[in-house]
Amino acid sequence: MNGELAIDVRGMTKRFGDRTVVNDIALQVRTGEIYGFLGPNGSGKTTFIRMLCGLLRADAGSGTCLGHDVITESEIIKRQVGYMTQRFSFWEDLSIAENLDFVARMYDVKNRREAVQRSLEQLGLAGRQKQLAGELSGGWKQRLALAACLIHQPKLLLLDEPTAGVDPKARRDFWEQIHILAGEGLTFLIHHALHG
Ligand SMILES: Nc1ncnc2c1ncn2[C@@H]1O[C@H](COP(=O)(O)OP(=O)(O)OP(=O)(O)O)[C@@H](O)[C@H]1O
Repeated sequence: MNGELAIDVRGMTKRFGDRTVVNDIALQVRTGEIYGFLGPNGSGKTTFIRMLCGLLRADAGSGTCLGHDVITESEIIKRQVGYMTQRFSFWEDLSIAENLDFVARMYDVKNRREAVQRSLEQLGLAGRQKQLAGELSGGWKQRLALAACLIHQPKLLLLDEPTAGVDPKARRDFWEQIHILAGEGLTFLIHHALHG
């Protein structure tokens, strides 16, 4: 969006025992970019992303993620990352707003009421906030999952095969939403395995 680099790393390498799983990888991703990681199962995508986000220590490599050193400032980076898994789950008998409030508590968000409201509005959920999560269609559940990832105002979002098993209309709506958020300055890393 503004040309700044959200990710700027080089030489990233990770070994498990005598096996090199990530070998000398460089990556630059601009702020507001939606970047897709494609590769066969086991090719090292998760390992590389975990090193970027401060969840795993690299054996070699250097650079920055969100302006912070990936080796020495991993704690700061971690707090600015959000993660949406394929298998998100909610309290089905709690409302959308109650579920978001629960997530805000987990993240120890300071002004929870404001944070919940912001996430609801960001994802177009404000009109449905009292609806029970268990009554939502797949597409709306996914929206709620995205709202939950945004509650602590991350700058980088990791999405793991976000539209696997989602119907075409919900998939289109989802990507539209992702593009809107990217336009607001959020950076996305999309993790996608190439099956078969
Ligand atoms: N903590 C670990 N200890 C040992 N080996 C590991 C560890 N984490 C991952 N691996 C191995 O490293 C390789 C790369 O795994 P990784 O999960 O990064 O691949 P991936 O491309 O994300 O796969 P997928 O598409 O299935 O998610 C795999 O062979 C995996 O078994």
